[in-house]
Amino acid sequence: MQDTIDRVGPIKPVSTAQPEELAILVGVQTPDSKWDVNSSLDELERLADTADVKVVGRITQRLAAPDPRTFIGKGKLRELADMKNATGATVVLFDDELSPSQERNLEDELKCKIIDRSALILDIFARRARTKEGRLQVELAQLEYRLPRLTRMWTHLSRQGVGGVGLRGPGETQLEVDRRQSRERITHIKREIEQVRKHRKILREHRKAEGLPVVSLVGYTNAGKSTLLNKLAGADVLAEDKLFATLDPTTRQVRLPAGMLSLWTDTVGFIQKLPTDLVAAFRATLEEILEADVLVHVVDITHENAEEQAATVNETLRSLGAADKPTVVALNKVDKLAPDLDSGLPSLEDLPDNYVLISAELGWGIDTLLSKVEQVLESNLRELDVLLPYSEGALVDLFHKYGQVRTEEFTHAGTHIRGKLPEKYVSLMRRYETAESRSGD
Ligand SMILES: Nc1nc2c(ncn2[C@@H]2O[C@H](COP(=O)(O)OP(=O)(O)OP(=O)(O)O)[C@@H](O)[C@H]2O)c(=O)[nH]1
Ligand SMILES: [Mg+2]
Repeated sequence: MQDTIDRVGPIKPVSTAQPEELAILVGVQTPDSKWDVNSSLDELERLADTADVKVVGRITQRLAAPDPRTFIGKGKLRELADMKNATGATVVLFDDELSPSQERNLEDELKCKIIDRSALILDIFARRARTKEGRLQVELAQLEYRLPRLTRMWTHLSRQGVGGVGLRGPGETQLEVDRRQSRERITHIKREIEQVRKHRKILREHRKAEGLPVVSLVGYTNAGKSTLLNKLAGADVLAEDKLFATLDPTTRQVRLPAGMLSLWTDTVGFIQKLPTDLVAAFRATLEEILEADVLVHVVDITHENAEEQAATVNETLRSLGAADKPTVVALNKVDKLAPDLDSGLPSLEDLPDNYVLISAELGWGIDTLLSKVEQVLESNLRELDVLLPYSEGALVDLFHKYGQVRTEEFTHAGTHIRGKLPEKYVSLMRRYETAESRSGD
């Protein structure tokens, strides 16, 4: 409309974008809360910022349990309504997942959009997903989240022309269709995702056949996983000071100090209060983690909630069934702790053996990290004693390439090798194991 306005001089530039959304944050501290309510709201504010929503106020309440009808108590609700009117807020962001009926009641009382943490995260995911797989996963999560809320949303909000945060993304058109169609779409997407999973599985098996060990970067969102991968492999992964910069997995080859080649995968970060079904929607992506030989858990050691964040990551890994993976913990961003040092790291005496201090940005501690990962990979080696027939020359090559050959004899029956081999090839060799080797199990 105003695109002929010259953007010079005193004329205020007119944005063609939607009017900025103004939000009030609401958090409740219960005896069960693992995080302090204000730290959690700080994080919610960062999420809002990532979704281009400006925060104009916050309200907190201590409760034994959330109010089943309106999540917060009556008095607080009145306070919230007053704040909304005073600030001109267009949306209220709740830090916890609301039930469909709580959401409806709050909408009726406050006459504005009510969005909870899950919906906000989904909104961010929707903007960030780039690959077909990512988009499918987000759409599925959105449909499943919206299904019980659907009728309300489109009669109430869409007819008023309300759009913007929480109502964006691949699932947007679905708001205008009925539940039955949504369910059909869910079935359809699930089938497509199943295809993607199969395809991924084939890729992984292919990678496995190539024999490179897989290292998976895991960690809280914004910990520095992508920065680390970029440093290691010159990968061109978007790293920025926003939450959930990465949604789609990227894999790069990295040579370890003693010469072993490895594949490093960077994937979606974790966050507290992420409902399990939302995590489940990313199962295809997260399966990468389950396939890894080693996890590198990146922690932003300078974050005031570093400990809580690390605990959240460990919990999420547990729920994915990946808690027992060998893990190296990389305490990142130490450059921020030592602004006067231009190289070298502050030493932390009592650090456990599988911990390492790094600065992904400046490249500090990277060699130590790589050595530790290599050590773990080597400790995955299995002692083996095999007699490989001459027709199985490829297996002999494989042993030489990925294992450590201690003795090799050429007998009339084939090549007799004693040495160590990464666990994952052992099955290929099984039928050629000598009695000696088997008795050693
Ligand atoms: N000072 C400092 N900043 C860092 C370091 N590593 C990462 N950062 C910054 O931290 C922010 C987040 O980094 P990313 O690499 O995007 O983090 P991520 O773990 O990939 O985050 P998600 O993709 O959102 O899960 C960026 O602004 C980086 O520049 C570091 O070693 N030192
Ligand atoms: Mg990232």
